[in-house]
Amino acid sequence: MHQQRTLAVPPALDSRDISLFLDFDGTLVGLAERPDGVVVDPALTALLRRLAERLGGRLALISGRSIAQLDTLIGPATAAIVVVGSHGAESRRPGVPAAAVARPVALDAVEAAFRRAFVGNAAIVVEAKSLGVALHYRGDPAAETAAAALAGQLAAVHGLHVQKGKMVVELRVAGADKGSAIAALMAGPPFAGHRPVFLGDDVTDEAGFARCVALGGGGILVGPARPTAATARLADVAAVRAWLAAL
Ligand SMILES: O=P(O)(O)OC[C@H]1O[C@H](O[C@H]2O[C@H](CO)[C@@H](O)[C@H](O)[C@H]2O)[C@H](O)[C@@H](O)[C@@H]1O
Repeated sequence: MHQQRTLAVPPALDSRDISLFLDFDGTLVGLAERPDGVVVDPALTALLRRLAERLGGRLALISGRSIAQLDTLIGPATAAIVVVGSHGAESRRPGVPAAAVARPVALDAVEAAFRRAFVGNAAIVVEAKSLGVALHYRGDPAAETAAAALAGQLAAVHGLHVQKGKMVVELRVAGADKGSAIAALMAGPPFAGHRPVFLGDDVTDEAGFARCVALGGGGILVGPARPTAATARLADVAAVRAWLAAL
């Protein structure tokens, strides 16, 4: 269990010293009412391109989204960046196609069960992804208990992992998380030999913070203070953008 500590704003870091790992929703872009409501502005794509160059390729997006979703939302800028999707279960390096990961057929049954359970409730969003299905209740917070119970039942039946997040519960393939994805990248070039730093806002990011700390680096929590394995904190997406621009 993490403790709640007072975390300072991180100092400006020297880009030559670090390998940088960035969460997407809530870190690089603000949260929207619905998953497809997120907007990536040209300033962000320009920032990502600059960072990839300045860091000599030691930049990775580490997201709960699928790689396909990130490509659609961010556009061609993802081609120059390592992209890890599906909470660590899929990964792609620049110029190399992502290794194929089998999509459990059970995810189709999960998607159907989610839709059936909330049919007629337009405030609930079912998001089908490459290696998971998310049930979003941001539009109807009262549905949280029912959503969590259903996800728990389906996870037990199908052997899937329950991933909680901000106003969302998701069933996804087990066996990887953001921490294991960062560790795998840190084991080889160009990331190895530099301090890993991970920025993220959600509970799925805690595994990434913990792994970066274990590897001699740090985690930067984005948003309000809470119990966390992170070692520093930035208030919001605007503060993240300013901190990244100063690297
Ligand atoms: O790891 P991340 O890159 O932060 O992705 C985590 C989840 O982000 C998305 O959901 C969240 O953002 C939505 C859009 O702002 C918001 O409506 C929702 O309430 C948030 O939970 C995405 O839709 C999920 O698939 C990701 O797992």
